[in-house]
Amino acid sequence: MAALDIKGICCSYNGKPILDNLSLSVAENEIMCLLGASGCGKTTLLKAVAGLLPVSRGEICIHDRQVNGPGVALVPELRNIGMIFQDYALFPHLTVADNVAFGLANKEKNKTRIRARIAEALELVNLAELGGRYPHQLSGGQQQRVAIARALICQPRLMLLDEPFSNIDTQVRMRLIGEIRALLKGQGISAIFVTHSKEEAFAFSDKLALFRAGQIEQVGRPQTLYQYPDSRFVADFLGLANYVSGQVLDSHSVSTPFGRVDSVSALGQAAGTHGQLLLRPRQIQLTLAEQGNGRVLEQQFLGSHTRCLVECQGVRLEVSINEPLPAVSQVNVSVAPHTLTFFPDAEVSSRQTEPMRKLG
Ligand SMILES: Nc1ncnc2c1ncn2[C@@H]1O[C@H](COP(=O)(O)OP(=O)(O)OP(=O)(O)O)[C@@H](O)[C@H]1O
Repeated sequence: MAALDIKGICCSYNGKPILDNLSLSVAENEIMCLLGASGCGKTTLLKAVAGLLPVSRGEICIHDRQVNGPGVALVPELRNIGMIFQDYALFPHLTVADNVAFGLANKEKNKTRIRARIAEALELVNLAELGGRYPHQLSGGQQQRVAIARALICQPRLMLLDEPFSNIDTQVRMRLIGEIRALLKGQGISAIFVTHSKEEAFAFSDKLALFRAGQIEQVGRPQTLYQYPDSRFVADFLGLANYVSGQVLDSHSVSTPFGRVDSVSALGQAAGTHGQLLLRPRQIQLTLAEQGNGRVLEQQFLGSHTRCLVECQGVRLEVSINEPLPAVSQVNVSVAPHTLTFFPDAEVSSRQTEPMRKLG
């Protein structure tokens, strides 16, 4: 059973279509990230799932229960979902405990049970000691934990998170992302998480749905989208990409200006095909060599790695290495065999997108 099944939905604002025939499925206990540029429709989809926006066509099912469909539009409070927003949406005049209790609304009347559930929710987000404080007496990260406790107290099976980490200090952000991810996983809660930050998306989600103008361009595991993108749009959105002109030599290799590059799986296209080979900065190796085929033009030491700009046979390449090389180095540029992503020229010009090779 899917936690969420969206089939061909359409949504619009004032008659202007935003989502057009969009489908997406989230598995049980899975965290799905909606990633994309500003204005592409991520929040619109979240609102549709929450029941805050009319759906003009299509169907939404949450845990097999139809919440939108022909003649069906279940109100938000009956969808058994929790919602977390970027701005925490806490009541400033209520204590932490009262803010969390608000999540229960009228669902529980027994005061002892209410107190127990508040304590349990605050314990889960590591705020057991801070129930008596007011929101202004908390850090941004702590306020977001209160918002999470308020959502968790209703024991939702699906959590919707709209840019929940944007207002959190960068120092704390990755730790909070790790904690909330562990919490959702531990509680068996499925989630949809909206962001425009690929770093957050990589760190928080099991799967990414990359949006482009109201459509989903590709869905899959973050690593799959990064390493084996279906299109140059996906490749470019998720990180620095080098494109090197090449020609397919045989089922497993491509000829490039700096020599033959081998693939560990079949390219699935005809010998002689011209196109662009995608190489991520980490997929290129540099070795110092006086007679090498490349020259280091620029280097930036960035702490965890060094960004290196290299010229090789007239091609400029962004390479990521651990330690900086000696200044004005001559290097040998090579690429270790891996599963290559190759975008044939014909496809690029006719469709601007998909490569011929598809991974299984
Ligand atoms: N209430 C509204 N009325 C009219 N148009 C709207 C409304 N809300 C959003 N839009 C438009 O719908 C489109 C999608 O907006 P949406 O908020 O879903 O984008 P988003 O991908 O979440 O962007 P961001 O990352 O900036 O939050 C945008 O063009 C936006 O201007």
